[in-house]
Amino acid sequence: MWLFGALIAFASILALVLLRKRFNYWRKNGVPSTSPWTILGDLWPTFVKGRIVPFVYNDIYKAFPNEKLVGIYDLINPNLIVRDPELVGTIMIKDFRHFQDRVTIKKRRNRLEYHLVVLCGEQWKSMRTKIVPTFSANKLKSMIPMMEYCAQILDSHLREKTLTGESFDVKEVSSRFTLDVIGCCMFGLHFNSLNDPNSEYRNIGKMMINVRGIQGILQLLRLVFPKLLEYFNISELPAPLLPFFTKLLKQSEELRKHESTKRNDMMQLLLDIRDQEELDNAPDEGGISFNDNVILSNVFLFYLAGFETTAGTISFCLYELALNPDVQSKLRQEVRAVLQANSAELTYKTLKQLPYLEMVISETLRKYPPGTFTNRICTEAYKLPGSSFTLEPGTRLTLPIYSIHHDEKFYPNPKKFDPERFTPENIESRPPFTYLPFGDGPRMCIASRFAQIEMKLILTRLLSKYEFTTSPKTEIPIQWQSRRFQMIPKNGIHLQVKRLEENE
Ligand code: HEM
Repeated sequence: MWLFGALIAFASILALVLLRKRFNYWRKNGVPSTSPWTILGDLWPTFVKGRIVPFVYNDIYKAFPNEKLVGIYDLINPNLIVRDPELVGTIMIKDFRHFQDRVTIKKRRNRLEYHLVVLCGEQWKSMRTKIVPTFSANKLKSMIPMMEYCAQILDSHLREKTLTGESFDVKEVSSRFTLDVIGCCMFGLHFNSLNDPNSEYRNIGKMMINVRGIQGILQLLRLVFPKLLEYFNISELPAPLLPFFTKLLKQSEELRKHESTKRNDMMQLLLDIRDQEELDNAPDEGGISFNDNVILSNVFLFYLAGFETTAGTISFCLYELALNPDVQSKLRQEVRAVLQANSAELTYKTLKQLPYLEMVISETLRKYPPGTFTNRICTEAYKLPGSSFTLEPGTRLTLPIYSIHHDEKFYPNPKKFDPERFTPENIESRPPFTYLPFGDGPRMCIASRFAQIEMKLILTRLLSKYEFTTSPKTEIPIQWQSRRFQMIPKNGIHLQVKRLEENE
């Protein structure tokens, strides 16, 4: 018995010594750093108390107010939080070739993991070049009627809902709307999740967002310790996803076989690239060939990246407008004037004539950035400017979008919702790289213009006809789902919605 006890004591001391050695990495290299005690590293508040990851990073960001960089540990992985906007710009743009990749699984990818977010090096470059035309101005223009179609369904849905006079969850309604927009613009399919909330299409979305228990822990591990999942060949994705997206791809492809004219959606572009490559019979050396796995992965990615980001922003925006009625009425005046001047038609051009709406959306994305942080891996040894320290290849860096957006230095009183922060003069007065909702540089969000058009269009339509106010069910402040990377309201966003007369 005593031998067993001695062994346990010895193993514990050894583990502690190894951990201390590991947690000395940054200090040894002269980088200001934290000094965690357990194997959970700096992420212990997430695993133990459920605190969401961007808030944990923000606590550390605020604890080192005078530093450009802070060394931390995601579990036992050293990670650098980049606090200095100039350095953020250097990493994202100027010295991008040293920081091309994100933290990801590289070898044992599952069939849904051949997409832009996770691909590295030449494979990423080749795919980005092929997919960029999907979001050209012309393609976006042709998607506006599809967005309008979904906006009309949303309008009828809201009209019915407002008849009862009860408040409801605008987050849920926004998610169903943005899912339908992705369905139309991406796959060319009309899902009508707004009127069929229990459809498989909507349920898959819920499954991907409301991750609980072991799946949630696996998703956290995916980001902070991808090698562990890679080594044990574990997928953090719920099992029904692969068959669902395979079916979706088949359905969308089948539909096209019977049509005489070519569709103008994103799926068509992916299929065209695949068909052209097959015709040319020229494999993309070093790059990536558009086989069915690659198409499937991108279908999955556009679904995943495309609905919660925009749905969250739309509902946070409505929430802030309900809390700030003066901003809401000023915005209503602007959108009604533009609709009136353009016979109620919204085009690519008219959507650019809404400066106050742009300011309101920018402030929403500042306060609630859907991508709360992004990361890069150092791919070639890099000597940090102004320091004697050289980053080794494989070092991970976090670009803390939420923290920069909530830094008093750049945004005084950061909790206040104030669209005036985004007048041209105020934008000009801030240092570059202090506003990063879509990231920046060659790896920035590929669909930022698509997302902005969609959000502007639906907010214009909604605000011209509806008034949003708080109700006893509105949670102030919003509570967040625990152990997440993003800010996801735990209990939805309940608002009172009233249909207005034209002159009201
Ligand atoms: C409000 C809406 C959105 C926000 C705020 C947002 C934000 C972001 C951010 C912060 C990144 C990381 C950028 C970086 O690392 O520098 C990103 C990447 C990406 N986003 Fe978005 N996104 C939005 C909507 C969308 C939509 C609608 C789609 C697709 C339909 C999309 C597709 C992507 C893709 C493919 C990438 C990876 C790009 C690459 O690595 O080359 N996003 N997004």
